[in-house]
Amino acid sequence: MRYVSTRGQAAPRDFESVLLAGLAEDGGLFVPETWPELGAAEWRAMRGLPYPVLAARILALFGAGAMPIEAMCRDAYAGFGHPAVAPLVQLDTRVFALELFHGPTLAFKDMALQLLGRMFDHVLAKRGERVTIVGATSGDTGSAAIEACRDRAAVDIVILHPENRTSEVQRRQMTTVLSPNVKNIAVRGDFDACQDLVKAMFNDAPFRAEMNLSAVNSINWARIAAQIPYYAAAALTLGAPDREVAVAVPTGNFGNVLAAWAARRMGLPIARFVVASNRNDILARFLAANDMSTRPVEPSLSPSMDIQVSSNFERLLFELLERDAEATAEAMRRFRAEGRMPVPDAAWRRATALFRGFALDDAGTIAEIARLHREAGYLADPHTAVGTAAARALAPEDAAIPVVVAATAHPAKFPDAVERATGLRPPLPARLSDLYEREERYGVLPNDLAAIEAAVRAHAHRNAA
Ligand SMILES: Cc1ncc(COP(=O)(O)O)c(C=O)c1O
Ligand SMILES: N[C@@H](CCOP(=O)(O)O)C(=O)O
Repeated sequence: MRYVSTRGQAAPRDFESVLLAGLAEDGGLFVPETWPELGAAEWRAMRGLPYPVLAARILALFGAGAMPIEAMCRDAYAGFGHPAVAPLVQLDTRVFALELFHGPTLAFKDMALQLLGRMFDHVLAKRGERVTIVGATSGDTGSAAIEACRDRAAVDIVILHPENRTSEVQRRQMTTVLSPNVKNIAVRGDFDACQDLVKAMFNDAPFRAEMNLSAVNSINWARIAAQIPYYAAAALTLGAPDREVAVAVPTGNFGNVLAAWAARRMGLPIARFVVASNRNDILARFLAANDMSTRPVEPSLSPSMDIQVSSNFERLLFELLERDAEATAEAMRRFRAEGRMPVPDAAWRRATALFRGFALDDAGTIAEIARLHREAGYLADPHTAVGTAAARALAPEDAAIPVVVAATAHPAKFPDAVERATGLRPPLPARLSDLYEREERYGVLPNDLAAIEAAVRAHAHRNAA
């Protein structure tokens, strides 16, 4: 399996090189040169497999089979707090929560990052290399990446988070990890600024080479690949490939919903993708009226989705433009320059044939958390609640099609919102019960590339010494 860049100017790579490269050298994102597809009989044969085995089989189709992938998957998911790893919980007659938050940091990011940490170790040891990982987080990727990479011999990791724009639990989960290879920086800006800084570091070729940069955000294809298996597991459990399903995904950087789309591309009958946003509704506006134009990022009760520039949309755009890399690069160039992406009508119609957009404000989010608790006895975090509200609003007309909602975070990560809605304050698991007493360590820097690069360099040099 080889990977090509959405902007067409980077040399094709294999899975392991893509894992280490993160972003392509032309600024594009790596995608499979061809999509692996399975027939109905092959999917049926995967029903009932333990999650790590299913994950390994799917990842092998994307080129991860050169690693001991099944052993890595077994190891990565062994510490999850639920024997099914990603259990399906029925909320009403047709809506199911796919709980992706049973990993160590209580959000769906663990599903991929617990595996990526092990992949980095394996590939770096084989090559005798060391990398500096730079990542941007609106709250959850940061802690999951830190947990996956802390104390790993060949990895230094620097995570940028937007100052004062994560929940306190999210911030503490990152900043209380005092391992020498971990550095946290609060950036005076929003998540889009953090993500821009990360991409700017990758696009600074001398710096990228000097630091041997690598990525843990979903710009890294390996992240997306490792998120496909849970959609396959859910669809198979609900009757695929002999029954259609739909998915509703709380969306920010578009990685999670893109992974669901990839599962369809591999042959699973996913009839509809509901893209659920908070008041940062650029994707909903795009899907409703082909209006992909940025507005200032506004803080919300679902801070991990406070994003306007959804990195992975570029991967979908590449497909919507029938893999025209030049057109993709030009659309991305104009989006960056003008804050508005010109998407040809035919491409937009291809998107709307499968995707529906939905946006919910904070009052609606609180009402949905309360409703879920009242009607289903279910405690949902604010991101998941945006997803369940979207599922109810935009489920396919055919009531026989079940809707899988990605339950992306544990309610205890957002106790204030959950308490406001239900009167209940979900406790953190025992292993995190002293989180508020632990020492925090992080720097605060302006939204300035030179300052961030200097901090990354100092961190990497200190650890290499
Ligand atoms: C809890 C939670 N829900 C939803 C999202 C949005 O997911 P994605 O960025 O893959 O669209 C995020 C952040 O990525 C998140 O942390
Ligand atoms: N919501 C994310 C933002 C980064 O998304 P990623 O999937 O590209 O890592 C977060 O919690 O950090």
